[in-house]
Formats: sequence, C-alpha cells, structure tokens
Amino acid sequence: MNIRKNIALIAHDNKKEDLINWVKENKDKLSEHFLCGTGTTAKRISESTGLEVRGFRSGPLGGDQQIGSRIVEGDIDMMIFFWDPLEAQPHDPDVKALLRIAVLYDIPVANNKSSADYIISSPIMSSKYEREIVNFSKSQK
Ligand SMILES: O=C(CO)COP(=O)(O)O
Repeated sequence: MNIRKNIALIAHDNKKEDLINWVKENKDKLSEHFLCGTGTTAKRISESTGLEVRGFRSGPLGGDQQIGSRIVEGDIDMMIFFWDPLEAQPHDPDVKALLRIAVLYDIPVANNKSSADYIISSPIMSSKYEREIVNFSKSQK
C-alpha cells in the first residue's frame, strides 16, 4: 500500500487540455493520491475526470502563491505544472516565485508531459521513497 502523496496540478490556459489528457491517462494512479491545483485547472480536471481536486484561487488571483506557501509548509510532495512557454502571463512574477520555491524545497516538478510521465512512474510515488526534508541553517531562517 503506497502512502498518499499531495500532488499539485497546474496548467496555463493553452496547456490545460494537455494536462487534462495526462490526468486521464494516469487517472488510476492519481486517484490513489490527494490532488490539488489552482482554481480553474482544479475545476476543469474534476469536471473532465471525476477526480476530487482541491481548488485554490485561480493563478492570476493568487493561486500560485497559495500553492507556494503550501510547499513551504511541507504540504505538497510534488508538482505537475504545465506552464506556457509561448505566452506571457499577467502574474509571471508569481509563476517564477512558485517555481523558485519548488526548487528551494526540493519538490519534484514536471513542466511537460514527458517529465510528468517520469514522475508518475518513478519510485518517488511509492511509500519506500522518502524525500529528504530540506532544513535551512539558522542564518537562513
Ligand atoms: O495561472 C495559472 C498558473 O500560473 C493557473 O491558474 P488557473 O488554474 O486558475 O487557470
């Protein structure tokens, strides 16, 4: 029995279909975990797949920041974020901040289908794999 992971699912508008299709392809595996996402992404995935996805605010309204804060709190184990490489977003600083915080806290991140396929099929998904919790020295706190 695998431990249920907290997986954040996020996609920009031009990438939402790609993420929904990926979730459909991996529905059985994903149904064993806790899913969350930015507002519109979460809603669209729920409607298209029937999976329960906890929705935060929409990305441009602070959803990326909410998920970033969950990462800081240790409440997100991995993030699938299909961001749009061909279109600027009004909240690009929030997107950059979320990607930065995911790197800082050593969260596995996939930004396209092939890397998402790697994560979903990797030992990271099983209970045997324990990510080292990132500890910052006092001076960095
Ligand atoms: O903009 C987003 C991520 O930066 C996604 O937000 P929505 O899921 O609300 O469209």
